[in-house]
Amino acid sequence: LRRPDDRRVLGLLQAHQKLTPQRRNSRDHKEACMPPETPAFPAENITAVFKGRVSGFPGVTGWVQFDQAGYRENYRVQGIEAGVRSELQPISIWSNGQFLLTRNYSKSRKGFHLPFSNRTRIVTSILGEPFLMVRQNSSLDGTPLVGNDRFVGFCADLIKLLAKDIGFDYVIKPVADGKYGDDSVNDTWNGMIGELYRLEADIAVAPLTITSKREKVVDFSTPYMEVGLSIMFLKPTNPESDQFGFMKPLSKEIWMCIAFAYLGVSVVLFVVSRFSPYEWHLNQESDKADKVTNDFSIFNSLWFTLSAFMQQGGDISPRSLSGRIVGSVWWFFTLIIVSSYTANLAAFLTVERMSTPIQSYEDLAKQTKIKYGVVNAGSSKEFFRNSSVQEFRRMWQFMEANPNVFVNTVKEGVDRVLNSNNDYAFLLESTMNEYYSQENCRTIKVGSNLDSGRGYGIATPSGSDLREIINLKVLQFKEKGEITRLKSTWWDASKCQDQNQDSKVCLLKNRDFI
Ligand SMILES: N[C@@H](CCC(=O)O)C(=O)O
Repeated sequence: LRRPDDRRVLGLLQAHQKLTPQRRNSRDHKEACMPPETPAFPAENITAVFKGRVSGFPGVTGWVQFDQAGYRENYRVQGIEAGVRSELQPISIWSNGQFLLTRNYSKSRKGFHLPFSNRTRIVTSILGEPFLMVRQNSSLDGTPLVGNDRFVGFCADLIKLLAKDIGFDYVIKPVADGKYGDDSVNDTWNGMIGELYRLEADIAVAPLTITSKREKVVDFSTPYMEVGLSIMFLKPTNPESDQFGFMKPLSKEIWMCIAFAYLGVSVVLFVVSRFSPYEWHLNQESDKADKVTNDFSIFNSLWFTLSAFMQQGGDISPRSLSGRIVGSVWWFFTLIIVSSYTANLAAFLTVERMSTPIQSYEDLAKQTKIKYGVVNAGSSKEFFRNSSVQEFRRMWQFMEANPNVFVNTVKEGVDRVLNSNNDYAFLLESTMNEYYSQENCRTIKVGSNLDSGRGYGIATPSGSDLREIINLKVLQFKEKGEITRLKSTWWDASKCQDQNQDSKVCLLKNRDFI
């Protein structure tokens, strides 16, 4: 650690300039706000007290002292002397023994936020339907739109509500690099999280998933929307009607086996009847009287087995015990086959038969023919990267081995599914999956969600004066049903209804029956 070049410390110091002198100098305030775990610190120069997040040392607390020139002078984190700076979070900053400010902190958090400032806030967000979209001209009279009016969507409405309720001005600035935010490259945060971390934005209102890693560098409100990771795939189209449709209830192999069994049993019956003396009898017909005959010629044997298979019963039947044994085994066999065929046929006729080649993520994980991917720099990628579930690990290995499956934006992923030849599945959050399925009517959400408990939160830089109030407002909006109302204006489930009705996805599979 050479310099306090941690932008967050500088940012917090800048914010300190806006504090009132009384508050800044208040000794009482210092005592009241001192977090309980804060260790003793030298009361000279500028000192930042850190809540450490050091891998392998969770929750350590320590302090860093800087001299006037900004160089580190003294530094201690519970006996760990070096190499920990990057993961430390400032929790309070002191100057010459005076408390300056602190980030909101544990139990006494409510006492620690900065006084509310009425400057114009920079709201970062990400372009993507239906959360934030750009409109150049008014839909009413075609006049060119400027400023925040250019943005429409769920997030544009949500920030409008928040700003009106809390009382602050804002400008919406879509994130410069078009990313949600991760720190996979050089441990540097990009996307919206990066902008908040570098204090380039004051608040992120976007479909931003709350994750433990992000929570270490920014503050999140309680989730305003619950989501889960889901699979998007092309909707199966109506199968062409064909004249051999009646064969479909049983697979080709089964039909082949039946044909062979039919021929085999007929031959066996014929042979058995030849050998058994009981099958031979005196001919009844007058002109061939007293001639010993046998009804089970090869032709008659074939006829007998066929009529039994068709459930018709024939005009001849075996007399010998051996012939009857062969016959009854065949009857029992036909009973099973015909019952299965009838049941399957009924299912085929009542439900239009359409199914996707994959029904769940397990199906995806098992195969490699259908490729699948997630959006770059997002929480879904992080989810797979860190998962300890065997299937997800396998899926991650597959994706890592085929980097071309990753996409840069959700829209790009959706387009890839639409243009795929049933060979690409996109893993995205259920909110967006549902939205696009309703919009284009050509994709569907396959199976249930891969995880649960995910949520979108409104993020602010650590220690922001907006944190508490935004949290409170989000809770209020949820309680009052504002979020539900907003959601129903942007997600319109009725759009594809006509198509949905005649495309019920039947999860029955041929092999389930036989
Ligand atoms: N909501 C995600 C992005 C979308 C995704 O990863 O599927 C995030 O905050 O990173």
